[in-house]
Amino acid sequence: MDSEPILTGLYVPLITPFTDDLRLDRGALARLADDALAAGASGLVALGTTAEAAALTPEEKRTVVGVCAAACREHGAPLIVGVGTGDTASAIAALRELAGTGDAAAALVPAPPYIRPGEAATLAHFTALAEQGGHPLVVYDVPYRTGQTLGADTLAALGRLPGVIAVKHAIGAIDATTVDLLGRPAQGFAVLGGDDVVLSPLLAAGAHGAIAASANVRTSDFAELVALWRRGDAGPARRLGTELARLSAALFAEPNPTVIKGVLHAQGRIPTPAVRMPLLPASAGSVGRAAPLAGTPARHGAPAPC
Ligand SMILES: O=C(O)C1=N[C@H](C(=O)O)C[C@H](O)C1
Repeated sequence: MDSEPILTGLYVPLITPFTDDLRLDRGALARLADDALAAGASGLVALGTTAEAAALTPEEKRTVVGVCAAACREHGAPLIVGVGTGDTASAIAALRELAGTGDAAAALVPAPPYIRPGEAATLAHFTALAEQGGHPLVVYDVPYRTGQTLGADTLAALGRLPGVIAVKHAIGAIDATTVDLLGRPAQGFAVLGGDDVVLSPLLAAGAHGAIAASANVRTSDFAELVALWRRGDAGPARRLGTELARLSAALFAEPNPTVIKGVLHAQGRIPTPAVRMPLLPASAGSVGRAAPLAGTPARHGAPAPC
């Protein structure tokens, strides 16, 4: 009998809110974490690309994980933590450190960015992480960020590794690899959509859930989209999916998470739209086009200052 994957549903990779002088705003982060889980997210992702993890200090990263872990404990929800390093030994060390905290249900790990080690070496890398990291893994397959493409056979082999519980599928499209991946699911292994604009068709094709930055806004609608496709309610799922794809396209009009932060700020949910360099804040035009599609946040009722 097939075992149900551990990670299903919607996981929200939270943005990292900053103050006017670009310090981490812990209180705003705690509110976002609570809001997302209260709105129906299955769990959270800390330190994703959406969190500007590369621009956070080690101490800030620990704070972000601590805040998200506290919210997840409160709601009985799983936390996934991004672990991105360029080499295998550092990744194993980071995974062991994370395992020691007991904070996360899984670590989200991309292929070593920029190195392009090849598919066999990438499989060897994840095999070493699974065997020596002491922590459940979600493989983050995002070739347009890492430079490393993974074919269907490599993905299937990754899915069979003990300790690899999911892949975040973010290859920029739905293609033959996607069809193959979803056509031969390993037991207990989840395929989570990671390209927001094509999330709905990926769920229609059988994905188990999503890690979607767009769900920082309209979280309950994204959770509903996943639920509709999971129970095969195709008509309403298609309509909602089309609407949310327009939102995602607007939110990704400029580098993630700049527009999302602009919208959250316009909604009064974070104190500033500030991002850290090398990102620059999104233009008023992009924020202005995305904001109406993002609606009004349930918790705050109407846009208001934080
Ligand atoms: O941080 C994440 O996790 C995500 N990042 C992607 C990106 O920035 O490219 C988008 C995806 O929705 C989730």
